[in-house]
Formats: sequence, structure tokens, C-alpha cells
Amino acid sequence: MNKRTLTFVTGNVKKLEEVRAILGNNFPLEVVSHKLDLPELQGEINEVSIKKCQEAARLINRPVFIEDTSLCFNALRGLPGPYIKWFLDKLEPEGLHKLLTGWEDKSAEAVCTFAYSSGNSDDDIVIFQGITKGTIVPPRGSRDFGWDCIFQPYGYDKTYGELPKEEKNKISHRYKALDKLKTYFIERNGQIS
Ligand SMILES: O=P(O)(O)OP(=O)(O)OP(=O)(O)OC[C@H]1O[C@@H](n2cnc3c(O)ncnc32)[C@H](O)[C@@H]1O
Ligand SMILES: [Mg+2]
Repeated sequence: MNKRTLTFVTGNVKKLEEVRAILGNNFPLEVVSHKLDLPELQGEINEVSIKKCQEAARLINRPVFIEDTSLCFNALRGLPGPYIKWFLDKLEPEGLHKLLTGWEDKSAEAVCTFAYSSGNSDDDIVIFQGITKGTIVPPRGSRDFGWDCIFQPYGYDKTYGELPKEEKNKISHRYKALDKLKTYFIERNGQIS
């Protein structure tokens, strides 16, 4: 039997690579990607993801999911949070680390939020969230994905950027959120509404 199709809307190829690697082959739906840079309204993490997902569903009119990633510095009461992309663009990883100069607390949370829409506007958006806690350190390791080189997960002496991809994908914020998303669809035998 052909698998039903679920569309992942993202403008970020590195995210897509990780989503494919983490979901693997035993996911009951076929995930196709649609490259689109969705608008992100300001707000709390879940609000940003819900609005982003509603917009994706409106634009492509199919069952869709989106993801939004936040990097929350505890000393800064959760900022940059969902605005991390713009902070990273302007400050680069070095500057992000320097934001915490003067604060003893270098702890942070990487928060990954997936939001799913069945495509039917009467259905609620479903949220799946994963959090990995860590420390913000001077950049070390690969710079090919966002702020990986400054985030050192608790219990490790390597940053996400130094860890092999398979290791990051076993402990990451994205892995934890996708694990919940996967369970949701497996329990529903791949039903999408
Ligand atoms: O189209 P979308 O899916 O929104 O992709 P994006 O690149 O705009 O991504 P976000 O809006 O979620 O912004 C998150 C920022 O954090 C970066 N990022 C996301 N996940 C990451 C991870 O696991 N490790 C390092 N950086 C990450 C990403 O490159 C962005 O700069
Ligand atoms: Mg974005």
C-alpha cells in the first residue's frame, strides 16, 4: 500500500537533512519537503509555531508540518528564544557567546517545536516539543549548521558542532520533538486527520 504523504515546509536544508535522518524508514507516512521561507510573527514559542503552521497549511492546502527552533539563554530570561535566527545572522556564533559576557550563568535550552496541521482548518494544530539543555561556550567544531558550534549539551564535553551527526541526532532537541511526532502518527497508523 502506498504511504500517505505529509509535507514538511521549511527553508532550511540542514533541518530537512536531520528530520529525514531522525525519522528514518519506519515512519508510517512519506515525508516530502516544500521549500518556503514562512513568515514568523512575534510571540511566545508555541504561538510562533502555531501561526507558522496555519500559514503553511493555508498556502499549500495539504497536511503539513513545520518546525521552529529557539535558543533560550537562561541569564537573559529566555532570549534570544524564537528570535535566534536574526541574532545569529547579525552577531554570528562568536557574538552570541559574547552576549553572555558579564553573566555567570551560561546555561541555555535548545527548544524544537514541530506543529502539524491536517490541512482542515477546523482541526486544531498539534504541537510536539523537545528540549535539550546545555551550556553556551566559545565556538568549537563544525560551522555548517546555525549555532551548533557554541552549544554544548549537558553531560558532553563536545559541542553539537563537534559531535558526529549520529550522536547529535540521538540527543538533540529535534530528536526529542520528532520522537513525540513519530509516536503520534504510529499510534494513529499513519492517519492524517
Ligand atoms: O524555514 P524554517 O524552517 O523556519 O528555517 P529557519 O532556518 O528559518 O529556522 P528557524 O526559523 O527555526 O530559526 C532557527 C535558527 O536556528 C538555527 N538552527 C535551527 N536548528 C538548529 C540546530 O539544531 N543547530 C544549530 N542551529 C540551528 C537555524 O539555522 C536558524 O538560524
Ligand atoms: Mg524560519
